Amino acid sequence: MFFEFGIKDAIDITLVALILYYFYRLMKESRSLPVFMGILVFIVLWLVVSQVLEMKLLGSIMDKLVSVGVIGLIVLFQDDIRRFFYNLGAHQRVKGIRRFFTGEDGRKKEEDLKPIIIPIVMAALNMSKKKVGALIVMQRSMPLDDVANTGEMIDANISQQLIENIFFKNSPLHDGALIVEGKRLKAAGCILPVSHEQNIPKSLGLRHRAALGMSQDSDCIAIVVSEETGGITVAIDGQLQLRLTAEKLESILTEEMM
Ligand SMILES: Nc1ncnc2c1ncn2[C@@H]1O[C@H](COP(=O)(O)OP(=O)(O)OP(=O)(O)O)[C@@H](O)[C@H]1O
Repeated sequence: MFFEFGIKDAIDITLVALILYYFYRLMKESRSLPVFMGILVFIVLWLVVSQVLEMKLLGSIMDKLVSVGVIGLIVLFQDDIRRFFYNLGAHQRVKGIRRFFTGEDGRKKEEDLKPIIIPIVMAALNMSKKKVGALIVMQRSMPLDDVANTGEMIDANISQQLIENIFFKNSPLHDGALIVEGKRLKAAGCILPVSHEQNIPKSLGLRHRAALGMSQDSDCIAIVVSEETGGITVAIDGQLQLRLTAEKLESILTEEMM
């Protein structure tokens, strides 16, 4: 028996291969690769049992497991699935399409950003000189309400003094992260998701891991001032940029916030 193999089938196979590859990468990054391999083995077994060997009893048991298993997988991998859809939506091409339909230019003016960026950069510089540890998260398009709710709502104007005050050692809110939303300091003392990435320098502790984790889970910009070294670090899209000068920090924030 011959199959008719057309261009539609080629596209179909390519798409399935791409989806499988994407899931493989996602699982590898989240250290769930053995689970992914286990699922793959199960699917192959299921296809062999029910389609090739046509074993009715075993096939029907496996069919039931597959239908229940989908819900189990959604629960098990909710974070990874969320990240998958987030990455998809945040992709430059998808952003372009969104802008095309909404008519939004999407870019902010540099002058409008200065009152937000300058106090943050100045506070980071001062805290860096004094070796005061700090963790600041600047929200972009993805809301961070769930993270802000873990801390104390402050809803204040952005000011250099207030930021430095929050991270002052004896301040009750110095532990945790400060969330900045638009032109407001939204909440302080917030708990961020910690990254389990293995390829980051051993010298970096939980503060840096929390910044990295937050930047993997959302499109935020996370700024860290190290208590140990005074070094300024930025985490964006799961990437750390270490040992930044105030000028470099300002240029990164301006570029990224625009
Ligand atoms: N999940 C988290 N969310 C928010 N803040 C966190 C989280 N984990 C740790 N922190 C903050 O980081 C501080 C501990 O930092 P730690 O010394 O482990 O990190 P580090 O990356 O080595 O930074 P430093 O260079 O400043 O020492 C905590 O006191 C807390 O304020």
